[in-house]
Formats: sequence, C-alpha cells, structure tokens
Amino acid sequence: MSTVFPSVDPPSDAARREAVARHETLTKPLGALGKLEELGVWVASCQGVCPPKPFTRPRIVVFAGDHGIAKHGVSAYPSEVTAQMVANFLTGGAAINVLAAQAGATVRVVDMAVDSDGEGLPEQVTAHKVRRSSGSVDREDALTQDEVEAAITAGRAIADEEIDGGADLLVAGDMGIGNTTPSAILIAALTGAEPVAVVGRGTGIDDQGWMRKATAIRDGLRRARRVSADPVALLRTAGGADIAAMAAFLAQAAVRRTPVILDGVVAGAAALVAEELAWGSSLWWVAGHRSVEPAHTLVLDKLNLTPLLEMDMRLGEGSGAAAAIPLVTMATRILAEMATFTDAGVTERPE
Ligand SMILES: O=C(O)c1ccc[n+]([C@@H]2O[C@H](COP(=O)([O-])O)[C@@H](O)[C@H]2O)c1
Ligand SMILES: Cc1cc2nc[nH]c2cc1C
Repeated sequence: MSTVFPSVDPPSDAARREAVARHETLTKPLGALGKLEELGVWVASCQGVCPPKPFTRPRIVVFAGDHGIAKHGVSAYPSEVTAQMVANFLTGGAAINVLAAQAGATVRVVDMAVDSDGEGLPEQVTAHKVRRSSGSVDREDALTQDEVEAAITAGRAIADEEIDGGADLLVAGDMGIGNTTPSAILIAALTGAEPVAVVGRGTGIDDQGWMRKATAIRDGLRRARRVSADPVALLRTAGGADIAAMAAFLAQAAVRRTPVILDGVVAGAAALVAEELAWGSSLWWVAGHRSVEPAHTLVLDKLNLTPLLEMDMRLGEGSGAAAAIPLVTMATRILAEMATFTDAGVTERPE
C-alpha cells in the first residue's frame, strides 16, 4: 500500500440537510439541543442516512511507540513506562479500558516502535512494529524513508482491518513517553507557531524540564520546517512510527467514509498531518475534547473543530475521545428516536 492516498469524498450533503430538517420536526423548541443537534447532523451525513443508526462497533486503536527525545529529560516519566502501559492495556487496567467499557467500545493496542523486543506480546500487537524507539527528533530523523513508508502502510492497513471487521466509529489513541515533543514540533511546523507557543507540560514536567523541552522543540522545528510542505517527509523527520501510523489511520478512515472522534494533542498532531496526506479528511472527524496542552488548541483552530468536552484532560490513550462517545450516541439516538410534533400531538411553533 502506498503513501499516496485516494481522494476523500465529503460526507453526504443530502443526509445532512435531511437531518437539519428532521430536527425542526422533533418535539423541542427550535435548536434547543444546541451542539447535540449539530453532532447528530454530522453523524447522519457521515452515515449517509437520516435518521442515523446508533453505532454498533466503536473501536479504539492505541498506537504505542517510544521516542529518542525522551532520553533528554522532556518527560516526567521514563521510557520504560510505554511498554509497561502496553501490558496494562492488554490486561484491562488502564483508564482507556474503563472508559471504553462504559462507552461500549473495544480497545486494540498496536506496538509501532516501543523500546522493547515485544517478547510475550500477542502477534496482533507487534505485527506492524517498525523499530525499537523512533529517533531523537532534535538532532536526527525520527525514521528512515523505508520506516516511515512502513508505518504509513501499517496505519492504513489497520484502519482497513478495523473497518472490514465492522468498526463503524473509530478513535486513534496514543501511548508513548516523550510523544508530546514530536507532536508539538509537527503542530508548529504545520501552523507556523513559534516554539514557545507549543511547549506544554505533557505528563507533568517541572520548569527545568519545560526549558529542556522548549530547546528540543526549537531544535526539532528547525529541522522540520525544511520539509513542512511534504507530509511524509515531515513524519520521517519529526514524527515517529506511532504518529505516522496514526496519521495514516485517520486519513484512511476518511477515505473509507468512516467517522472518527479525535483525542488530544498527539492525535491532533497526527490529524493535522493526515489532512495534508488526504485533503478533506477532517470532515469525517469530530474533536472529542480540548486537551490542556496548548498546541492542541492550535490544532482545533486550524482544523476548525469545536471540542465536545473541556475536562482539562491530558492523558492520551484515546481517553478524551472515549469520554465523548456517549454524546455521539445520544446525538444519534435523538434523531432516531424522538417523537415528531405530529406523532406526539404537540402543537408546533406558530409561523
Ligand atoms: O493527549 C494529550 O493531550 C496528552 C497530553 C499530555 C500527555 N499525554 C500522554 O502522555 C505521554 C506523553 O507525555 P510526555 O510528557 O512524556 O511527552 C503520552 O503517553 C501521551 O499519551 C497526552
Ligand atoms: C502512567 C502513564 C499512563 C499514560 N497513558 C498515556 N500516557 C501515559 C503516561 C504515563 C506516565
């Protein structure tokens, strides 16, 4: 599979208009469900049908990978936590497992570049592994050209596998100590922001860590800006195997007309690149939440997305998207199940 994506069709405008019109017939004052109405309209347009059907198989894919930059003191936690958390996802003990269970979603974990040999992990987890840890993006490329192509191919194949397996609503989650640094670099490269505008606290770094991270982002951005017009080169230079696979997964979901709930800053960085890989992909996405990472707000602004939740979350794993799944379900069921003024014999607003 190549790194060139087919064109993305927009969601159905006919279903969108039908959903807008249907909202006017339901037993509530015009527009009274606010953004829940817009969300239902988006679901109808993605499904190409009104009323839309409740999603039957929401699926969260957590892309795990380590980052060489983590060795330079830019995270509050050591890299070994990435592999330990992969094990935790597999035994169901992580936040995303709990949130997914509540939301009726299932979780899959893929090891794209965790810094371990992957021994003992199920084949489905390690099948797409590209390398052990991506490069330190302040001073070297994250990946070779072959590796970035392999990661993009993997992301597309994973989206295809999930959609062919019946997934009808997708989330890309992330797990990788240090990954908010390459994410910040990608976001600055694609929005034109200055380094200081994208430095966040990540897992909770102190002021000295913040200074080291700002320096790493400045150095990485100097390298990334040279290739910012080429999304594959950008992922190779400043991303990593996990982020490259996420970007390809998000773009391929749009190619396959499958809606996505975006998570926080790492998914956001991948989404910005995905929009460059396959223009128009963002019409297939909603933003689950606004992460406290400052760079995430730049992503939301650039993609023109309004987050469904503002819960001051900064976990990753797909958690902010999973927390928003119930809202998507409610918005869908409102359009599908509410009575109309005619059905219920309720008097409509006079002209
Ligand atoms: O999703 C977010 O907005 C987010 C914000 C801060 C941290 N994280 C998670 O924390 C890890 C990266 O943080 P750091 O400080 O190691 O760069 C990684 O596993 C992310 O999933 C995630
Ligand atoms: C424990 C832990 C869990 C995480 N989940 C996503 N990023 C994380 C970072 C840490 C440190």
